[in-house]
Amino acid sequence: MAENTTATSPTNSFSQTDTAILDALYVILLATFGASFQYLIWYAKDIVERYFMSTAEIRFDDETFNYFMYWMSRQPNMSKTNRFVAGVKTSGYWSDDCSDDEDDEKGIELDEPGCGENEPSFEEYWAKLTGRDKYRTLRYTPSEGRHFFWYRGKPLMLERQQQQQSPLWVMNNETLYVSCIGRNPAIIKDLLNEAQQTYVERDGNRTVIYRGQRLYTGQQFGWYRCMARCPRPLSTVVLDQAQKDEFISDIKEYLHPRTRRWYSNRGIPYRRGYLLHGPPGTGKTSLCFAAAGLLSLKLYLLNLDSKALDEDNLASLFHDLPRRCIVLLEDVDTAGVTHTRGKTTDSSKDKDKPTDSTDHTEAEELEGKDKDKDKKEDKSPGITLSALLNVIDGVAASEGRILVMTTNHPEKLDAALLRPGRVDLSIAFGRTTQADIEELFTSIYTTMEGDLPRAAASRRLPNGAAKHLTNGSANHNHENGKVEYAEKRKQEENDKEQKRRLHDLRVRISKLATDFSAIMPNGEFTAAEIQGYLLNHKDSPEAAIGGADAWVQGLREKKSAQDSILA
Ligand SMILES: Nc1ncnc2c1ncn2[C@@H]1O[C@H](COP(=O)(O)OP(=O)(O)OP(=O)(O)O)[C@@H](O)[C@H]1O
Repeated sequence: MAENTTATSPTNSFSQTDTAILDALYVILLATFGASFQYLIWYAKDIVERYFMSTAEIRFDDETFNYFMYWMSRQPNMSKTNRFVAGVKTSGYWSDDCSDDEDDEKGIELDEPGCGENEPSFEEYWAKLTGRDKYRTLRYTPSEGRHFFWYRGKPLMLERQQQQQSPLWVMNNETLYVSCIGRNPAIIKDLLNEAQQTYVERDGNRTVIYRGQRLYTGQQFGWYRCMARCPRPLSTVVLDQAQKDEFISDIKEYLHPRTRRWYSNRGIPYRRGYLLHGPPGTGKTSLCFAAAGLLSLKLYLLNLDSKALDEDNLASLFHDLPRRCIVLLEDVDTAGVTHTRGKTTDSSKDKDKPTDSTDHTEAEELEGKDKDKDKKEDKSPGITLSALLNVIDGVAASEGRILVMTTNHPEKLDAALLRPGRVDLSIAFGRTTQADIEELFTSIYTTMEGDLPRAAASRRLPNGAAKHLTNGSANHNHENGKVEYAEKRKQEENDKEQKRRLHDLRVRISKLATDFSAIMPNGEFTAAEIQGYLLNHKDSPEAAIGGADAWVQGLREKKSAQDSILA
């Protein structure tokens, strides 16, 4: 027995080891097979994608991303997927949250409140509006991963992929891939063109504003669309007509194709710069915005005071500008581009010592602002003057754009920044004169076309009645014709009456404007201040005139109190 045991023991142990080796071999074989299989699948997929499919990559920091997301959120087919992102925003925080669009899209037209019999009261109107606004339209877009959809009868694939290296808090840093079968990507290009068209058409004639910024620390600066606003008519900007004309005709001349050729033939860099300077609230930004609207140009805003903005980012922002646009650098004096700032501030304090009471208020007001600004500047390195000069007209500076700089302190700017080629036209904005005040008053109280309540106007039209009548018997055609004629006459009389009333109103407002401007001091207040006061009495020009004296006194007292605090 004992012999038997000793004879079988080595054999057993050998077979156990053998089994273990065999098991290990199986595992290795299985793993190798698995890996090879995986590799084969990957390889096959790569071959298919490379040779039998076309793919467009859409990056998050490009506007095409917005086009596509917007288009996608408007596709009923896209919401059929069982994995989707539900949201009330179109795409993400970079896109403008334009509630006007939503109003249009909901297709619900609310009657505006008015005094007519059938018009709702303000309370009724407001209850309906706010009730509706509580329910913002939910939009559905396919979530991260792969999705298949049909476009113009062809199957396409969309892949949403989150960028791995982006920080956790950057929710939307993703890349989109749109693929189609075959090596011809025409269908994808058609889709992207349609997406762009849908997105751009939504803007209509609105002025689109972009802001130079970055979305998270470490990211490069880029231009992000921040809003699209209705254009501001140039006539609503109160400024000497000659100055307005000069500004607009200069820009038009610059944008003319012959000017471009003229510049290029002579080897002159094709750029144009403007400096709008004057106290705060005198209309510098408004003029720039009105010009952008008038010429259908996009507006690119950049705050040079941003701590994070460095020379490289500034250069890349200017490099990314489209050919035709307006770049607005507001308050250039607040950035690190002022020369020998400390010295200038001190010397300007002495040099600009006020000689009369009006100047005194202004100088001290500005001085107060300087203190705050200087505190900020101490902390921030800002953009240097040489960096700014480089992007404006360095060798690698972009061409074709219109640069507008605004400042409250032109005297603080370095002469190098102001030389022709960098600033080709300067426009000084001042406090309101008697004529400006009249213009402001008139623009606030005069009735403009858009002021007429739409609902009331449509109700006045005889269409409803005509529709009702034509629904009757054909034998009544003659009678109907008579009624239509009478309605037409009535409408013409109404129009005449309305025109006469409008004319009377204009005459009355013009007279009141003269009365108002006679009360207001010349060159003491800014347009923003006067506009603010008039808005408080927007329904009663007489009340505005009645309270003008008291308001002037009140504002003077308030300003001198502020001055003494700042002193
Ligand atoms: N000349 C003007 N004509 C019409 N409106 C004006 C004028 N100046 C100021 N306003 C009104 O005052 C407000 C502020 O104007 P705006 O921003 O254009 O002033 P600004 O000179 O750019 O001020 P800041 O120097 O502080 O940037 C706007 O609502 C604008 O309608």
